[in-house]
Amino acid sequence: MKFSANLGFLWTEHSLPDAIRAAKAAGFDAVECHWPYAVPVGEVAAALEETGLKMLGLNTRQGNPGENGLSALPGRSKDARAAVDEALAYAAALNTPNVHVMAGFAEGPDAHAAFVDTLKYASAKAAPLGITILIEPLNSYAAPGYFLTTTDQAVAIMDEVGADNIRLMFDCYHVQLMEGDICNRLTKLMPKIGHVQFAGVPSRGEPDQGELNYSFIFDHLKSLSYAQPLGAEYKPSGPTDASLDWMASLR
Ligand SMILES: O=C(O)[C@@H](O)C(=O)CO
Ligand SMILES: [Mg+2]
Repeated sequence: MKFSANLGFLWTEHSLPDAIRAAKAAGFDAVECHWPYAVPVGEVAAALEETGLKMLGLNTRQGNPGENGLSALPGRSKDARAAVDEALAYAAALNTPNVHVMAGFAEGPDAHAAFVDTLKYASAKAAPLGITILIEPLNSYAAPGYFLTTTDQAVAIMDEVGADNIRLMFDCYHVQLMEGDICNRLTKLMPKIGHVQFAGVPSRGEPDQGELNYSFIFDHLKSLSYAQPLGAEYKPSGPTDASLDWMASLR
């Protein structure tokens, strides 16, 4: 398997460019991040160029303190679209293929309509750039009140948006906590999946800890011919460099 280091959680003591260098030194095949906007894009581009790693994805901005995305917030369309524009510009400058459009804390039909509207805007803007829009269900233990919580909900929304370049971010950690049945869901959803992430469940620690057997799951992904790097999005229990034993056994 190939692995992508999620620099939102790994090597957070480093600047983003130095975290990219640390991921290269540790043997990762790619990187991804959450919110890179405080870092000038040229510095990130230089570290990617130097290491030969690709930045696979980044997220739209969370919004004001306490917010976790803007796209499903009724009455915030202008802010949500600005966040999409910002993320697409940053991603385009890095040749990053995926932008995760974050829904935010909201519920009900107005939130659904707002999310679909923002996603139609995002997918139309992303298409000429060759960028895929990702949406990701988050579990309600980690993100209580987040609008998008299940893969069924995500599929219904993607169908309603109806764009070719919108896909599911299948984070095994979130899906296991909300829905389980990981391997059957991967099989069923594979044509709609844009990126896969993983972490130990329920702690979100190292992936060789907890209730999910990633050796089995990664073999299953191989049997589905899934060859893209998998996003290691876990919170190390100590220094990141000391948390990587799982890489050799799961590769
Ligand atoms: O799973 C997560 O939390 C992330 O993939 C993310 O994008 C930020 O919420
Ligand atoms: Mg995730």
